[in-house]
Amino acid sequence: METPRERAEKLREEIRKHDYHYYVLDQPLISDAEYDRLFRELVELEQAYPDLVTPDSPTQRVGGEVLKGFTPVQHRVPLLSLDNAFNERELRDFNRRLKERLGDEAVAYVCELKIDGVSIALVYQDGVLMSGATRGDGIVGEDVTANIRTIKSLPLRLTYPLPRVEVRGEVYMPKEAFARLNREREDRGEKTFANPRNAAAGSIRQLDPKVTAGRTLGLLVYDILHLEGKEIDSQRETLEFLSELGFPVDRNFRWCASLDEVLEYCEEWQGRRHELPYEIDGVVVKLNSLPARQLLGATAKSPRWAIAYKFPAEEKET
Ligand SMILES: NC(=O)c1cc2c(N)ncc(C(N)=O)c2s1
Repeated sequence: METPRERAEKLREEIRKHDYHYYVLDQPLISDAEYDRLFRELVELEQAYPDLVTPDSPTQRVGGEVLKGFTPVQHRVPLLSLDNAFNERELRDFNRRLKERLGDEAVAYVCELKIDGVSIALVYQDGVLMSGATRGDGIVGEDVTANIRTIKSLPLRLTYPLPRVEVRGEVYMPKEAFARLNREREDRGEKTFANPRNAAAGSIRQLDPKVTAGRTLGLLVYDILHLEGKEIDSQRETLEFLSELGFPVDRNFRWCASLDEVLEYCEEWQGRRHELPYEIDGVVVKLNSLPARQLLGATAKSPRWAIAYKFPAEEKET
């Protein structure tokens, strides 16, 4: 016979698995009714035995406290911004500068969609979410932990208890949710948001996490800022590992053997951006090899080993 603690742990693991399949893979394994039954059993068990509650329990996503303000957070690793390229010539200049510095050893890239959202840094210790902070000025951001915990695709516990890992991702509001939110605000005579990025920023900078919980937000993780307990050599490996840890990762990334392949990717996705459920404003082109990135380093503002190719602004629908 299971003890209440064993039952609670089993329910948490089960619900975590279903959250991953539903919110990250978009492939639910059970019906909503069955999921709700599991969730309700855990809520009732934790109410009967309050000392069983753990911070990573799926029942603890929406805190009750309304903040007075946001605590500043100093990022251990500065969250740099990206230099921009607006056309093929500027991408070719980037490629040439990189090859000059690296010598002609194989320079491969990984291209990733540039999500039009809000950058955040997430810290996990022993596999458990410790904090989430906005980028801020890149050095100091705002502690928005209570709000990002409400994002269902954000894991409160990773699949392995790595001693410490810090990752960077983008919080975004899907296009559909953005349109629905603005319709509701218009019906209430409230100001509407200009675009999904502003709506996402406004939603994670709420002082009341229950308001954030009422907004549909997504998360896509794309960089490891700090890692203990594992060696990784490339961006491709980074993205695969982030996925293994249970993070939502945009699967549209592509390893490119040459700049020509990078240009093909940029052209393809400039034409396909409407297919996506979220807005993108370009492509991030990153040197794949992490050791080679070390050779290049970063300026005070941005890395030398990556660049953002920005799509031309879309004509607004009138
Ligand atoms: N400012 C930055 O460094 C980045 C910003 C973004 C963004 N908005 N979306 C995706 C990525 C990515 N896949 O790397 C990056 S990287």
